[in-house]
Amino acid sequence: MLKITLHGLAAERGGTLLVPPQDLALSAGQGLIITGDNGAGKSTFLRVIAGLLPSAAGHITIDGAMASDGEPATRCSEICHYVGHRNGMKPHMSVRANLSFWQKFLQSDDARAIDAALLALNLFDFADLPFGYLSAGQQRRVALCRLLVAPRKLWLLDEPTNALDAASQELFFALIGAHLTAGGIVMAATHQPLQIADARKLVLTRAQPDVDAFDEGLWL
Ligand SMILES: Nc1ncnc2c1ncn2[C@@H]1O[C@H](COP(=O)(O)OP(=O)(O)OP(=O)(O)O)[C@@H](O)[C@H]1O
Repeated sequence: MLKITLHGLAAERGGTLLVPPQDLALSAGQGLIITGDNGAGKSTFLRVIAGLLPSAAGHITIDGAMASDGEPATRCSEICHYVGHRNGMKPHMSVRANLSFWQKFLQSDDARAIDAALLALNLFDFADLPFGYLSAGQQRRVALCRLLVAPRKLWLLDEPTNALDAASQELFFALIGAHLTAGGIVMAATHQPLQIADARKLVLTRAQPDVDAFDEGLWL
């Protein structure tokens, strides 16, 4: 069974420790919601888990998941979708072409999965429009379609519901539920309430500024 374990995983930015060492294990079907003030390090921590930034300390182990080369996965990047703050789409390309790009990038080629993703997020009528023509909420839904165009066990989501209306949020929560029921894992950083059944919680606290440095005028 899939299990992802953070062993003393810590994150820093610019030499400042933002997230002290975290020990945490998530098994298939479990979700983690990361909250905390602006600047607390939620995005940074997700990016460390995704392998987009080096950790300040600690490491991650993965049990029960194969990478696309058929070998046991050792890094989250081999089994994850990472949907960050930004949507990661080209504005002049159509919605379908953008999703096709991501599907190839994720080493998948099931054309039906793109139609299914567009239907699931109520975007089928927008498939041939340039991404840049869509509203902010529609654009966010296209970004979330990435989760469905290629199967990945681990979803790493940064503010996934930004700009989504209530109906779209419900659609998205249902997709998360289905992913967990199918044995996936979700880790999400957010300021919004997320409906993830029995989710674990990680609350990050913002590092305090170095008051001595201010007193010494080092900020000038
Ligand atoms: N490249 C960088 N170099 C130095 N510091 C950075 C860099 N990128 C981000 N930071 C700082 O790291 C801290 C944490 O940023 P991060 O984006 O992880 O916070 P967050 O908890 O996701 O915040 P928010 O709720 O505003 O999205 C912030 O103080 C930010 O200014």
